[in-house]
Amino acid sequence: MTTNQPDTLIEVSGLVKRYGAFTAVNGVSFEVRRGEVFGLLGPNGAGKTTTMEMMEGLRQPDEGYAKVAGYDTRTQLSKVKEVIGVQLQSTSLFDLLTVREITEMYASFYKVPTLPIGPLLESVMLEEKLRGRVKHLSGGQKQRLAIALALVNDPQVVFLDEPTTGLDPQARRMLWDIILRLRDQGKTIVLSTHYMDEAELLSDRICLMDSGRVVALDTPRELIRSLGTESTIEFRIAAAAVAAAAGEAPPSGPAEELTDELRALEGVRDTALRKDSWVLYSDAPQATLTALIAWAEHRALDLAELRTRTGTLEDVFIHMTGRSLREE
Ligand SMILES: Nc1ncnc2c1ncn2[C@@H]1O[C@H](COP(=O)(O)OP(=O)(O)OP(=O)(O)O)[C@@H](O)[C@H]1O
Repeated sequence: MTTNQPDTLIEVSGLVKRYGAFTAVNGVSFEVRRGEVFGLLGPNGAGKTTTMEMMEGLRQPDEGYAKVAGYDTRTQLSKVKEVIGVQLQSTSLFDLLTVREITEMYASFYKVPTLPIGPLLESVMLEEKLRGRVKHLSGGQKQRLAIALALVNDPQVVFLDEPTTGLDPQARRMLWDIILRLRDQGKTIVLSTHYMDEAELLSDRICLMDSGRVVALDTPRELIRSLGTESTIEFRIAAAAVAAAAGEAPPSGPAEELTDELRALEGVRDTALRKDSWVLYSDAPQATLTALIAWAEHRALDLAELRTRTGTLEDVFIHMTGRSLREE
């Protein structure tokens, strides 16, 4: 492994976590480079939080290990704690304390020198709330305070677990700005999210997780490029029309039959069916569109909501797992 390489700050190797008969994390390995935003992206229950907690030393792995700055989280936890900052869920903040009091309390936990409180709170745009009680903060302000508390020991690595879940768009954007600024300052950030827009915007590299495993890991651009297609074409066909088009007794069901035909159209590299929406991944969208329209006419099918767009991380996830990132 490459822990000795200066640009590898975190090494995760063969992590496994079981809860009884259920395996929540099932052999996860990756490296996080110094100074990058490393995104863990996957649907709820993919194992992102459990993986992060093992990286933070908060949960013992059943197999494998995680090392942060060379320190093993199983055996050198006090060293690990000096170099990491962990954003706590805002529900666990002390409501009755003021912003200044809670920040001072967190700073008092550390033996290492901590950051001055004024500039720290300024960096998360909370300087005006210094004397305000935590319980009076909005959801976004609480999340920003949680980030400030994670930064109090000036850590090398900051862990952010779904930092924008439940926030309104403006509060999310403010948090994104803070995260990008931290990266500009040279912090290494491990971020879990189930929002693909957030992962794509913030992450230098993304680890796509599903069912406790890593399904892909690369830069957002390379992940999308790995689809091998520039564009997707989406449309719907009425279910009744699909059944009729497939005839009385289709050999393998109407959807399968149409899939074979759509896959044979010019430029199509792959197809997917999400609920009742068809997705064609195409190298040559213009040729595919022409062929698709001719095919629909020949089949006497109406294509509804026909549109084209460029590939997204959602497409990558569907391509790798056959399932959607979003909850149905
Ligand atoms: N203490 C526990 N006991 C039993 N099962 C658990 C425990 N903690 C987590 N799990 C299960 O392990 C799986 C992975 O959970 P985890 O929280 O790591 O996923 P996640 O990707 O972070 O999802 P979420 O976005 O919901 O937090 C889930 O199915 C969850 O129900």
